[in-house]
Amino acid sequence: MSQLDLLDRSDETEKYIIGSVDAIFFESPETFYKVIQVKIAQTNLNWSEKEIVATGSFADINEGVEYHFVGKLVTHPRYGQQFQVFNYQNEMPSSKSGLIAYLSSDTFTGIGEKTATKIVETLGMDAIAQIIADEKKVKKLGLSKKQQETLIENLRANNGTQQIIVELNGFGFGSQMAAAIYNRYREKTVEIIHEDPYRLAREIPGIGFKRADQIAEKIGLAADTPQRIKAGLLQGIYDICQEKGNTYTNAEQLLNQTMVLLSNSRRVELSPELLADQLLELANDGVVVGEENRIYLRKYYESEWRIAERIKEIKETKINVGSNFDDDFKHLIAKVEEQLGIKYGVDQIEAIKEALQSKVYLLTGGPGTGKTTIINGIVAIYAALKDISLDINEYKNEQFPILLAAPTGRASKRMNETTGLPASTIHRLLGLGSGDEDDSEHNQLEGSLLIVDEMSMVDTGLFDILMDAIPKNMQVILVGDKDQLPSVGPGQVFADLLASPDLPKIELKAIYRQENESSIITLAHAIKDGTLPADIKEGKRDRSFIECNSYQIENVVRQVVERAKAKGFKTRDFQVLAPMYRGPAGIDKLNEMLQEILNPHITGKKQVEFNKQYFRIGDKVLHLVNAPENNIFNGDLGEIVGIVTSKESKDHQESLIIDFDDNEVEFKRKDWIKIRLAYCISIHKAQGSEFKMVILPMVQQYTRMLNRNLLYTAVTRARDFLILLGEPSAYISSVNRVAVNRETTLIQRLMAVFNPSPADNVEKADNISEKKGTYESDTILTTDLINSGKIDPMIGMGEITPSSF
Ligand SMILES: Nc1ncnc2c1ncn2[C@@H]1O[C@H](COP(=O)(O)OP(=O)(O)OP(=O)(O)O)[C@@H](O)[C@H]1O
Repeated sequence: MSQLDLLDRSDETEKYIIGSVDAIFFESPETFYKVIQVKIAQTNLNWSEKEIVATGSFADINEGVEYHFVGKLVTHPRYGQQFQVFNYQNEMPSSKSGLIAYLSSDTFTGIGEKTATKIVETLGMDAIAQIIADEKKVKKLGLSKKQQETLIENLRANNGTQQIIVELNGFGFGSQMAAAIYNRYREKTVEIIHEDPYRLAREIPGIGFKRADQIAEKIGLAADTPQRIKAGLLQGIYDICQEKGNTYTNAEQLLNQTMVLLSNSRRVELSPELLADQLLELANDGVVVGEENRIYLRKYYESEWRIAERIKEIKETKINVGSNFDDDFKHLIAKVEEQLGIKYGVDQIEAIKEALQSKVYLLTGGPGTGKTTIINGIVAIYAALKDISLDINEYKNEQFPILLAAPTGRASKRMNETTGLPASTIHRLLGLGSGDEDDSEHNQLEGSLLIVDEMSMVDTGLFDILMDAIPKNMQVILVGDKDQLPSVGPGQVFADLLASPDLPKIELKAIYRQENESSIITLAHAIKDGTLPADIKEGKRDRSFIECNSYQIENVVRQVVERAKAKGFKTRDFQVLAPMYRGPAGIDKLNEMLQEILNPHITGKKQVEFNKQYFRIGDKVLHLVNAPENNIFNGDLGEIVGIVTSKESKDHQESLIIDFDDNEVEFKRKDWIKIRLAYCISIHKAQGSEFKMVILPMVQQYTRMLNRNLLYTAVTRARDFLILLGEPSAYISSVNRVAVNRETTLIQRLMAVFNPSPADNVEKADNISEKKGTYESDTILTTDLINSGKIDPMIGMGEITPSSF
């Protein structure tokens, strides 16, 4: 018997709420019981607020989706009035409600739902076309002069896009999501959604499989259509790889994951045979590749092979260091040492010398081991050997011959500051478009030396494109810290390259400190080696530890920040870092509190609300995606310097002006989804950045997230001061938990291309090499290999049977 059947409903007349799920406050891990907040669109309850808390057994329910709930109002002794749900169903919006949603969206300020409904009811479903054809039609609607103007002006301005937006609203997307979808697919939006609604789940952040599946259902795709099953399987591989950072999965894991995904989304029993058959079809079509017991998305399978092939090709292209290299080097290194006023250590000299003589060289080391000092040495000696000027003013219209790049905006900026030379993000260097690494269109690099810093953040997809863009004769030096968190996207490229015995490399161990001992660096190295120093809780000149539990975190962070402020630290000087968004010690809660003390609302001053946060002038914000067209990248920090209200703007659209290190960018409301408050940010987002002071709360509540790389990465973000706070046990758990290696096959591919000996490796390497010779563009498609009979798509698939579940 379900929990719902136990409820006494005898004395109830049927009460309902139609509304969208705003938030899921609680979900029981054992049952389907949930406590949710619903934003009310319609109800027959006697309820004056816009929201209501609802409880019940919900097998699948998604934030942002509208449902029809039936139940009764009850009074909880502690939480007050709540709506107890007996049953619920998905409320798919109609085209009419889509049109109403569009006309009452932010685009049309001053027009609310009531007025929008009136417009649609008076003029019908072709209201927009009618108004555009004949403006007088608006006169009959009884709107104010202002409303009439807004309507006509915006309909004219958006002519062409509005039908698409209306259709998207009809599918239940709010105006922000509709804009995000439209921005991605433009005039092809409707066609793409009808052809393959599941693309939305793969390509639009914030849209999950279930959401796409609801649209598929609406346009008539049955639950057992091959298209749906295949989409579920592809989503399954994608989700597993994204979540775990692996580049492949296996049949059992995939089939289980897909079965859960498909049956949670629509309550229809599917036979395991159906899934197994469709997986084989995907393999036959070359969309997925099976090898031994591994199953790859074709993209990752090819990327790993291409990376290995390309790196071998670059490594084996001749290098000319001059006949007198040893003598030249001795002389030049002495000169650089004199200029920098330092003596390079033995390992540092080895690194510089080897890097200069290698086509591909890997350099890893923790903080303070001298990576930047080595990069400066390499650049200086390289320039002297090649007779290259390092004066950028001499390269007005020409490309600077030494390329420096890093995966994030802040890391590249830091590289630019520490070397005094131009440095860019990898995305910019490659000319990649917004936010995706699927771009096959990219620049080919020009120049003779490329140095990439923060390599641990580079994922398989991006490195594949980078390798493809590098000319064979370019020298490539990859620098990073292998103990930091691996990339967000699948792969652990830097760790895998370092594990290859065929690539020259150095791991720097000695720490070079000039003057005052830095206890932060000592701490970082201890964490890396799996220990915490005995004096971890002692106060030092540059670090301290404040013990408190998760409910005290908010208060302690507040006190620390207030004290820092009183000591003259600016908001940009200190950064609170945390691993998780939710909970009393989570990022969201801390941001809310920090904003209140660092940039409180002042009556009469502008502020705008978005996604349960307020934005005010002076707020510190984080950019969440790559936008090379505006020269801002995922992880960049900025400050809101202006708020333009809809009244003040020509197009009646509100916007925020955000300053990212002197680069001012305007964000219309539809783009606010790309930013969030940044007084506290996640450790992942802080990778590649450094802050004067880091405030780091760690509590057991974060347990799921805690591991050594995470703590190490957080600690190494602090340049001058580090304030640790929280539960000592959480720090101990972090140090003790070593993250499991990601499952990738780049090492095998490197082994295979460099040592083509075991018979099957030879064959696979040859497959790629032969094809490479024939494809000038260097694109090897698995389908080509399959068609040529060189790869059997069923490898690894033979084992797939319904018993794999
Ligand atoms: N051989 C050396 N002699 C004296 N000082 C050195 C030497 N090598 C590096 N340093 C100094 O040590 C400090 C750390 O060096 P550097 O910034 O190059 O390290 P890093 O590995 O890039 O560190 P991080 O990753 O923290 O930026 C700098 O102040 C640098 O000047």
